[in-house]
Amino acid sequence: MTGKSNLDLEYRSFSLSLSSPLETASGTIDSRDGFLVRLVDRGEGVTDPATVGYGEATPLAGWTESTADCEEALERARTAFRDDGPEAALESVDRQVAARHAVSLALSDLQANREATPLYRYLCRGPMIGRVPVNATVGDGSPSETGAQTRRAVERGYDCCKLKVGLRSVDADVERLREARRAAGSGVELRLDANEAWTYEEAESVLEAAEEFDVSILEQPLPAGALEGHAALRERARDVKIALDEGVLEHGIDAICESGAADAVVLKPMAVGGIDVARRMAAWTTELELTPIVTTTIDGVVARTGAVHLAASIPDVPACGLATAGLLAEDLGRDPVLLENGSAVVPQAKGLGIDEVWDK
Ligand SMILES: O=C(O)CCC(=O)c1ccccc1C(=O)O
Ligand SMILES: [Mg+2]
Repeated sequence: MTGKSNLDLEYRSFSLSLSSPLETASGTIDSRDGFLVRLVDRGEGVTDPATVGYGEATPLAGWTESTADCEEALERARTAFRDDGPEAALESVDRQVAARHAVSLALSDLQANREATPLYRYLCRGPMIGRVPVNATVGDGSPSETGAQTRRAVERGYDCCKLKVGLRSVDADVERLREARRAAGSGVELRLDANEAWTYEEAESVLEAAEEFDVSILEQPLPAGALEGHAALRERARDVKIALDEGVLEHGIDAICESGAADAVVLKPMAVGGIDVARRMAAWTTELELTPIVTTTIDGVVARTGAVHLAASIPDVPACGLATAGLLAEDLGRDPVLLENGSAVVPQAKGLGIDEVWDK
């Protein structure tokens, strides 16, 4: 798709509050503000749904550009799209990852709609995929709250829970882990995500406890810069795998692979500039024998559903951080993704499978 088009890129702002704030070691998330984007035939209102594409830009401090920079970028994209077409629009937001995410998602949704193909099949041209495994996300809380939240997740069918850690002392987090394991029983996968909170010594002592409580993955225990530190931790680990998240944005996949700093990498479409970019990274990750994990940044339904399609396009993807709809108190529209028994049911309608978000 190059050159002028008959399409208009439009955007409007939104603000979604969380049902209860998500406490992480890099800050509390209590609301998600961003921009809904759509590509639509110029002229009178929405007619043929095959010619609409939706995107979402939901900036998050520390992970993407600011909301103001995102809005400026979308305005640039709107003009570039009108004057020079889709490629120019993408180029105009090349360094604003959330804005680029929105524009590229809207283009992919539109194209998949035109081909009457679900977005994930448009991405991978692969087989039909019914479900992708997902993890429950358990924010910071007291040991008993953590146990109770884990129990609720397991009762709802999740067999993988990711605990946010690193806001309390190491001893307190180990106590939370003990309660989570007690609540979950032995068959449930537990992961920890410290969002860069620890020193090497702290991470080492949590690693010991993580081995004891059969944690599968320790995500970003050290600051993003600490490739060597993560490599050293990974050498000490027996069964626990090391995943990098913030580190992926700082170093890229190649440097992580070369330094031996991780077994798995977290790919957040909103933070890397779109599901197209994330998909290329996932393919390269697999090529380098690292494991890709897809997560949202606690997004609205459009970006979340895009992330579900991305995960569905990755062969044998492990449990992904896509079960974040429940953290929001409100949403942009009807959710086409059913969460059932620890899986996201992948929409099989054309495109994202989203309609009626604009006028809501
Ligand atoms: O992975 C999940 O379970 C949910 C997503 C999540 O944890 C997250 C959400 C917003 C910002 C950062 C992160 C993170 O993985 O560190
Ligand atoms: Mg993380």
